[in-house]
Amino acid sequence: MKIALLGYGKMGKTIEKIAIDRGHEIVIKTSDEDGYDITKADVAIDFSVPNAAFFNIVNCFKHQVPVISGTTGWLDNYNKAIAICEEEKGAFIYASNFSLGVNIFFELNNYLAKMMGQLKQYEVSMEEIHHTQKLDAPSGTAISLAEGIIKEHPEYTNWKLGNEETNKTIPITAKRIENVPGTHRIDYGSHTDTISITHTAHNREGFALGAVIAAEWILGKTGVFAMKDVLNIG
Ligand SMILES: NC(=O)C1=CN([C@@H]2O[C@H](COP(=O)(O)OP(=O)(O)OC[C@H]3O[C@@H](n4cnc5c(N)ncnc54)[C@H](O)[C@@H]3O)[C@@H](O)[C@H]2O)C=CC1
Ligand SMILES: O=C(O)C1=N[C@H](C(=O)O)C[C@H](O)C1
Repeated sequence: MKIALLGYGKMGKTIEKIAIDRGHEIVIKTSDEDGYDITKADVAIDFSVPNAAFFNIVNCFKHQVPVISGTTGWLDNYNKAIAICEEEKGAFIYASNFSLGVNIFFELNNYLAKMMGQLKQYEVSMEEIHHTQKLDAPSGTAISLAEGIIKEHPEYTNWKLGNEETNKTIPITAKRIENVPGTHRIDYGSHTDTISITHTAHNREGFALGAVIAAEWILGKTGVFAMKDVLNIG
């Protein structure tokens, strides 16, 4: 399969290695929004920057090139992108985190939130830790985890960045530490004890492998999908 890498930074380079190992060809590597012909690719993988993702994704829809996006921090425009995808009969998967481990962690988070919803003495909080180059906070993964809790737990209706605990709000602390690929922890604390679940990425290979698997899966399909569909979990 011929792949366009829209964004050739830390993730683009890791995806390139894994894609080549799996027998694919990289036909476009770009760190720019123009100067390339997207129709040369069978599929595009966008890991760019928050203010470039929407343009990159829509450009793929307009040329009927299926697109996988892992870029975070652009989701204010997500619904607009979905509408254009449907109009253009495009194919699209966005995931805040493509790793198999985190997608299992998402399911575990939903299950735990459902159980904890019956126990009023526990309050939830979240911490995410990433490298110092990260542009957005909280991480896309932390937002997905918070949305999972809000869906399953009757006491929570929103989230906010910071550690202040307010009614019905999940506090998310974002820490930036050199070279950390991505750590997410959820705590349910009470007067007597704390229950915690943590996912720790040791490197970027899990994210990259998931994105390549999603690109292989979407070829020949039309519509908007999620990583759940690709992995057949949940
Ligand atoms: N969903 C997931 O599993 C994961 C998502 N991410 C997200 O992916 C994104 C990229 O992460 P990294 O590779 O670590 O960042 P990075 O900063 O190393 O790479 C981003 C690249 O995008 C380039 N770029 C800037 N404008 C562009 C444009 N208009 N078109 C194409 N490329 C452009 C930059 O020059 C840079 O090389 C971030 O939003 C990050 O949060 C990162 C890891 C996993
Ligand atoms: O920027 C990163 O590095 C990561 N971003 C994603 C996010 O915002 O959740 C996924 C992963 O945690 C690494």
